[in-house]
Amino acid sequence: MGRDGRGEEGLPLFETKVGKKSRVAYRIFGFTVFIGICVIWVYRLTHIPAAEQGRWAWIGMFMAELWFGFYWIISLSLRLNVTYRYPFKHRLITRYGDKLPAIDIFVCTADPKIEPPTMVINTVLSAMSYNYPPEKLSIFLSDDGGSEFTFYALMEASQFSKHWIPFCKKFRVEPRSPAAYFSQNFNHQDSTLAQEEWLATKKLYEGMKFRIERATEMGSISKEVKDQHKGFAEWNSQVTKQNHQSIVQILIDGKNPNAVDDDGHQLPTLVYLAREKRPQWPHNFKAGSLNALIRVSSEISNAPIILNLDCDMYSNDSDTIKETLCFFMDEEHGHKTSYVQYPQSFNNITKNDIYSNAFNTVNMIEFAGMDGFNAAFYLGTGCFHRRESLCGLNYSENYRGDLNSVCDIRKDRTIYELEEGSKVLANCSYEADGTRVWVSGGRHHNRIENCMQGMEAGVLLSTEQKGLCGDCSNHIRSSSCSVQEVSSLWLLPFAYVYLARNACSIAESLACGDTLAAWWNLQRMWLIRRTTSFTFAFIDTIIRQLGLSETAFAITAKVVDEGVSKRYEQEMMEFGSSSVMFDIMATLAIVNLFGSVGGIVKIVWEMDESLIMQIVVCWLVVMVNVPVYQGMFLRSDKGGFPTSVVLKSVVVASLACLMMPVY
Ligand SMILES: O=c1ccn([C@@H]2O[C@H](COP(=O)(O)OP(=O)(O)O[C@H]3O[C@H](CO)[C@@H](O)[C@H](O)[C@H]3O)[C@@H](O)[C@H]2O)c(=O)[nH]1
Ligand SMILES: [Mn+2]
Repeated sequence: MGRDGRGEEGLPLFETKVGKKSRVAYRIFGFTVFIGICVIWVYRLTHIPAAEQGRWAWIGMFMAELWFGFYWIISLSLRLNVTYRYPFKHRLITRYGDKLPAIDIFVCTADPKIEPPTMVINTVLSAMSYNYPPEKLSIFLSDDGGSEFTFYALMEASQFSKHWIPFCKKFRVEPRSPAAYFSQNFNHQDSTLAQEEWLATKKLYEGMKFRIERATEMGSISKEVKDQHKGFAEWNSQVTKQNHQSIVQILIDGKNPNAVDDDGHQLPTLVYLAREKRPQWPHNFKAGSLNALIRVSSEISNAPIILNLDCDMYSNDSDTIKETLCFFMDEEHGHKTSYVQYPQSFNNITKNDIYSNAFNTVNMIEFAGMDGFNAAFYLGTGCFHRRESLCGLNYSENYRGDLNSVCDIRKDRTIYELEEGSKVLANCSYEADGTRVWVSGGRHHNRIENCMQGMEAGVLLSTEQKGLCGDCSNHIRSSSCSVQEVSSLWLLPFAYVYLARNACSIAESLACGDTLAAWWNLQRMWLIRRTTSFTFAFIDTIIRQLGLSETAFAITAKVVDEGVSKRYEQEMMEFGSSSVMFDIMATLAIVNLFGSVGGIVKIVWEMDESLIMQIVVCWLVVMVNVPVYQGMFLRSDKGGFPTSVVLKSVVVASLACLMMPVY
C-alpha cells in the first residue's frame, strides 16, 4: 500500500526532489556576496573622478559591475531552486503494461562526407533496440544529403537489426550502439554473455561497416546491391544534394507480420526520408528537416510522442523511453508536460576536459535550477515532445489528451500508397508558407520538464567531439576589478566578491565531477567563448533581427584527422587554421601580456602602487592564456597558430597599446 492508504495505482510516476542543503549554503553565501556587490556600487557612485582623470572609464566599469550584480542575482536564484526528478518505471510498467503509447524517433543527417553513414546507422540501431515494444516504435531517418550511400547504409542496418535487437535483449547490452558497444572489451565477468555470440555479432557488424565504407570510398554502389531494393531507382544522374524530388522509402514495415527478427519478434518500423530540395526554395536546415519529419510521420505512424536525435548521438540507456513516459503519463502532472529533454553528454571527453565540453555544472546545477522554475533551455536534441504541442495545441488545465488511444491512421493502405502519400508531404513548398512548426521555435505553451534524473540515471549520450567553435547562445558577462588605492579599505569588497565567487565555482565543479585542472580550463574557455563565439552570435542576432542577413547552418564536422585527435588526447589545444576567432584570441592574449609587463615596469619605475589591482587581474588573464602563448610561440606541431595570425595579432596589439591613454 502506498501513501494515504492508496494502492499502487494511485502512486505518482515520478518524484521531485529539491536540493535543500545546498539551498541553505547558497543563501548564506549569496547574501554575503550580494552585500559585497552593493558596497562596490556605493564605492563607484561616491568616488566618480573628474573628467580628465578617466571619468568615462569609471562609468564603464560601473556599468560592468551593475551587469555583474544582475547576472549574480539570476545565477543565484537558479541555485536556490535546484530540482531533480526521478521516474518510477516499474510503476509505469505495472500500470500500463501493454497499453504504452507509440513513439516516433527522428534522426537527422545532412552530409555523407562529414557525417559518415556508419555513424548515422549506429544512432539508428541504438534507437531501434530500445527496450520498448518494437511494434510501437518507428524510426525515421531524414537525409538532407539526399545520398544513396546513406540509404544503402540504412538498408544494411535494417538487415543487421534482425541480429542486433535479439542480441541486445538476450544479453541486456548497453549501450545499444554497436560501435560504442564493441569498442568496449568483452566483459569476462559476465558469464551469461557467451563469447562466441559476442564475436559472431561483432563480425557481422564489422562486415557491414566494411561494405558501407567501401561503397562510400569507391563512390558507387554495385548493381548487385541496387537490385536488392527498389528504392535505389530514386537516384539518377539528375539527383544532387540541392536538387531532387522527395524520396520516402519504408525499409521495414512494423505492421507486416513477416517483418521479424531472428527470434521471430516484430521489428520496429524504419523509414528513409529525403525531403524535396530545389535551389530556389529555402529549406531551413535542421528545422526544415524536422518539419518534414513531423508531416511524413503523421502519415505513416502518427505516434503521440516524438524523440529527436542528431546523427552523432546514441542512446546510452535502453530504458530511456519508459523513464520519459513516467513524466508524460503521471496522472497528476503528466498533462502539464510538453517536452522532456536530456542533457547531452559526450563520450570522448579528456581527463581535464580541455575545451570544456562536458558542461557538468551547467547540466547538473543550472539546468536543474531552471527546472525549479518550470523552465528549460531547449537544447535541440535528445528531447521528447508531445506531437500535439508541436502542432499548436495550447495548454489547458482540463485537457488531458490520451496517449494510449492508438488511432489507426493507415486504414489498410499499402506501403506503396503510404510512400506516395508521404512524398507529397515532403515537398519543399511547405517550408515557404506559414505552416512550419520548428522554425518558429516550436510552440511550447505547456509546462516543460527539464529532466535531470539525478546523477546516476541514464541520459542520452552523444558521441561527438566538439571543436572550439559551435556555441550559439549569447550572454556576455564581465568580471571587474579596479580600485585605485590598494591600501584602501574599499579593496575588501572587491577581494571578497572575487574570491568567494571563484571558490564557489571551484566547489561546484569538483562536486560535479570535474578535476581542478578542468575548472581552470573552463575559465579559459569562458574567456574565449565570450570574446569570440558569443560576441559573433550576439552581432549575428542583431543583424538578423534587422533583417540584413539569414544565418546559415554550418554543419559540425564529425570526422577528424589523426594528428588532431592525437593532440586532443594529449590535451593540447588546436589553433592550426586561420579564422577570425583565432585572430581575436591571439590579439587579446598579446594585449594582456603587454599590459601586465608594462604595468610591472610602471610600478617598479615610478613606484606607482595605484595600478596593483589592475595588474593582478591582468596577470591572471595571462596565466589563463598560457596555452595560447604556447600555441603562438613555442609549438612546432600542426596545431600551433599559423604565423600569419601571430604576426597580425602582434601588430594589432602593439598599435592598440600605443594608442591607449595612460592614467
Ligand atoms: O541542413 C541541415 C543541417 C544540419 N542537420 C542536422 O542537424 C543536426 C545537428 O547539426 P550539427 O552540425 O551536429 O550541429 P551541432 O553544433 O552539434 O548542434 C547543436 O546545435 C543544434 C542547433 O543549434 C542542435 O540542434 C543540436 O542538437 C546541437 O548539438 C545533425 O544531426 C545534422 O545532420 C540537418 O538535418 N540539416
Ligand atoms: Mn552535433
